[in-house]
Amino acid sequence: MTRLQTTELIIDVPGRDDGRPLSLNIEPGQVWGVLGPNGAGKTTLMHTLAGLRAPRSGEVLLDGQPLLALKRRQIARHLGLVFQERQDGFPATVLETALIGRHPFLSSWQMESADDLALARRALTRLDVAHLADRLVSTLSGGERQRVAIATVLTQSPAIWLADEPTNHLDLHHQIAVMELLTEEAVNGRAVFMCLHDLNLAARWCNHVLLLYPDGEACWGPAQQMLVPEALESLYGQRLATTELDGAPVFVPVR
Ligand SMILES: Nc1ncnc2c1ncn2[C@@H]1O[C@H](COP(=O)(O)OP(=O)(O)OP(=O)(O)O)[C@@H](O)[C@H]1O
Repeated sequence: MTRLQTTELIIDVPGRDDGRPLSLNIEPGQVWGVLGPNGAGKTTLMHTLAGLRAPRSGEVLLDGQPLLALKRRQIARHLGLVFQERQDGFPATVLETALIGRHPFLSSWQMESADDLALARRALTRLDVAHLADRLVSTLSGGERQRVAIATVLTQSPAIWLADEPTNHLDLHHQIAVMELLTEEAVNGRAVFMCLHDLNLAARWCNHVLLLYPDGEACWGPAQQMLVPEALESLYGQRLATTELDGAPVFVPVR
């Protein structure tokens, strides 16, 4: 079982004081929602957890080993990242893009196997983009491109999902489908750590929450303890009305 931990982690947000050090344990079966206003440092945290950006201080540990001491390929065998923004550097089809998820498991110049191809096709079907397999990704709509990005990480099949606003660009049906998929991954023993701007998606699907404030202050814990109106109102500087539906809180902004 793969775990991601941070010990006294300070992410490096330019020009910001250190704030509260993050000591997180991201465990199999957990679905984390990271909430905070624009500029609070959510993407910076995701990139730091993925080892793409050095922390200001503290450490990220993958199964007890410092992330920065591991090779990219080793990291990519355990940890997948759905980026908030992506540039398609060279022309590739949807299927070729999904197959990139298998690269951490292939040696240089090794071709993808029939099993790899089956995994990619299954992931495209799961994300409802199988019919686009032969299309160039540069021709896709924003939501289709987002679903291909998630299908690529599903093809990678990581023990730890880092997802930066995975529901970006998605219509309501596909937002729910992606939240269901990520929950299913957690039920199957994976860990999910995602940034969200939608409080109600977090309230319904996340069992752990990290609140990140623009000054570096932070608090985290079980979702029921974190998703309380006073904390969220101060996080966003926005008054909220709260009700409950099917056992989960529902938050509505008040004008
Ligand atoms: N290379 C950089 N140089 C200067 N400032 C940067 C750089 N990268 C990020 N920042 C700043 O760091 C802060 C945190 O950015 P980050 O993208 O992590 O925020 P976020 O919480 O993901 O925001 P959003 O909700 O808008 O996606 C922002 O104020 C951003 O402008």
